[in-house]
Amino acid sequence: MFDAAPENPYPDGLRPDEAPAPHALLTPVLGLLGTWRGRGQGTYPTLAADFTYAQEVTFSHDGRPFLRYEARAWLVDGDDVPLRPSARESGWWRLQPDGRVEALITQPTGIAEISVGHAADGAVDLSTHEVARTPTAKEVDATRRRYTLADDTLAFVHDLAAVGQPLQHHLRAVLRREKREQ
Ligand code: HEM
Repeated sequence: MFDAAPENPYPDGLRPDEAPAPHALLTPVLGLLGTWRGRGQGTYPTLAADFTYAQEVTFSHDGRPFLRYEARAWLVDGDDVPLRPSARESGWWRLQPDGRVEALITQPTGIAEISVGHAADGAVDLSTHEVARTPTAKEVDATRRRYTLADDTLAFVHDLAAVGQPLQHHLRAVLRREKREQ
């Protein structure tokens, strides 16, 4: 007879002051926990036109020294009307002593990034250590992701080296933390 597994006893936490207690190594990134929503602009020299997008980003944890990261974006027009789904990615940010971060991030476009960097004082800076690509993925060579946190606002800047272009600006966005229920 098949016994259904019991409910997961280890749900992810979305805020620092609730169970599960965050691991001490998460201290430099505690301010990121939660769900963020906002808008951004993108550009790249190979594209015919710049674009505007909306985005939802979630950072959560299960008490161990890594964050679960999930982001999805959709293109919008000048009136905020959704045009089509755009970039999605998810991954794991492994926190190391002294705020060092090792991140694994994958995208449905066939890209798997391993990035390394540092988190401190409300800022995270991650640069490519390695990129792996599926056989049909576009040529992505490197990225740099910078997050700056101020209260409930998260600013994000993304540089990209891809399709023969050197590392340069691709995206910028400003996200606000979803109001937490008390
Ligand atoms: C919020 C996140 C992102 C958004 C909204 C976004 C949006 C776009 C858009 C609209 C394009 C034009 C092609 C198309 O219409 O699909 C594009 C191209 C591209 N993006 Fe992004 N992107 C995002 C993140 C990323 C990331 C994380 C990477 C790589 C790690 C990336 C790599 C590329 C590449 C390689 C191209 C193709 C350039 C070309 O072939 O000329 N993008 N992006």
